[in-house]
Amino acid sequence: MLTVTELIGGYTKNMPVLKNLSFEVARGELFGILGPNGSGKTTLLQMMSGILTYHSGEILLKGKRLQDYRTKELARVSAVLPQHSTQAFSYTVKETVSLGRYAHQKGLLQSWSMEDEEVVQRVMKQTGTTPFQHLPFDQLSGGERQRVLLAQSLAQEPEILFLDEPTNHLDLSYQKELLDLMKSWTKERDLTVVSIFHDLNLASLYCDRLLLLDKGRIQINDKPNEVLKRERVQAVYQTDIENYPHPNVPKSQLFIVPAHLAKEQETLVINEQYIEKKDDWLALKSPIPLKTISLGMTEIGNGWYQTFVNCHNKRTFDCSDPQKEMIEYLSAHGFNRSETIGMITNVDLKTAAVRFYQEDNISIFIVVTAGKRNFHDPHHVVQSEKVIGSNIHTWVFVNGCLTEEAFIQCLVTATEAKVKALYGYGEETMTEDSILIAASQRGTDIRHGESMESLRKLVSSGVYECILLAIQNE
Ligand SMILES: Nc1ncnc2c1ncn2[C@@H]1O[C@H](COP(=O)(O)OP(=O)(O)OP(=O)(O)O)[C@@H](O)[C@H]1O
Repeated sequence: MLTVTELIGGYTKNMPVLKNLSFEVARGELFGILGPNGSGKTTLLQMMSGILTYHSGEILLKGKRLQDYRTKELARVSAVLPQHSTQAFSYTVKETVSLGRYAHQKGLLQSWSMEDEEVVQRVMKQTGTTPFQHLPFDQLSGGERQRVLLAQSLAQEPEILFLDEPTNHLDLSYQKELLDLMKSWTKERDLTVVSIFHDLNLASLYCDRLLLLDKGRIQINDKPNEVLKRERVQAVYQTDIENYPHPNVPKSQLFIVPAHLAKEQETLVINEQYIEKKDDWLALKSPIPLKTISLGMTEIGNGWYQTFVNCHNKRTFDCSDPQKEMIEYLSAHGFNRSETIGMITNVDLKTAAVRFYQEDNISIFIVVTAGKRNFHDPHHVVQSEKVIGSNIHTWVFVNGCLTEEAFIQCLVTATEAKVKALYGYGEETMTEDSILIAASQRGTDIRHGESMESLRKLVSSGVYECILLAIQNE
């Protein structure tokens, strides 16, 4: 659809902004342009849409050189949604949108056809601008104006649409709506969309391909997950970021770390001093939220939690809806629901194994309760009196900064250690067991190599020892 070859250009001959760019955009692609401020994104977009001329190189649109298009012909093929737009005259919203039909009007009188009216009505509906179609454009909010201008571009019925930060003024729901609409038009109508993005996460979610500009040159032109690698983005944008997969779709998402939070890095050692025991519960109350992965009764999965509670089931739980009961229990005992992970055990909490382990600059703190099956399991009530080693809760607190890989490694190692400890205690399914790994995310970086190996050894021997100890206590 669009071919850019050895493009050089800018605002003065001797100082080009764009330095030899070559790339192609296929029909029906949603193509994102990224880059830091001043890297040349708008300049490139303006050259591709015919607004700015260039010094050398070539831009082909549908195989024809851009400069060979006549104005009206170009407007039937491409439309532009600029970053900022002002109107010289005060038009109503509908009049503004109708201007997009100019390139399609025929004859000397440029008469308004049924088709023009239908298109305008349809694009106003699609962009949610119908309700204020009779209002003057300049009385609208920034986000409303943006949607009207998008409607105007769509009314042009272009084959390629150039967008300069289209979500700039839009609230969350309109950002999603606009990009969902663009995506569906690329799929259903073969519309080609070339768009500048400052929001790298939106670009990652919606674009088929991304072109990353750095000081007027192409840093990379590839699939979003390849372009948005942590080291690359850090180098180009000159700032620290972290990247994680989106929870529901296979796309990378990037996170900045605010300076004021990054600085709060006084080392913290989670150990026995943070344990609080009452008759029917045992809690670890951390002074800061800990990054946690958990298979507990509440808050299964990933998150940041400050309080970890293991409560003794004294037959007060009827267990028809254990999760709901747990939540009620936590609230009734003054635990902050959103910061707490809760579990139920049927063992006396005095039997808990609580140990601290350290090697070099890595330390972990382990809490294990090991008991019989919970009372709510109807199939095992009788046998449970004799079964040892079921209903085991294993908590591993790591005083260090773990990567995702290190979390998984801890989880696997702790599970292996548990299986090893239970070897010889008979065949147990362990369906009621739970495990959590929580890390302070301060102090020693545990990514891979030696530090990971030390951590693995500590977790392996610590969990093994604590489970045996808890079983003996019980
Ligand atoms: N009209 C102009 N006259 C002269 N120089 C300009 C003009 N517009 C932009 N520039 C310069 O060209 C360079 C690239 O600007 P451009 O607007 O293309 O960057 P950008 O990547 O879109 O930046 P931003 O993210 O801030 O919108 C900048 O150094 C800028 O100062």
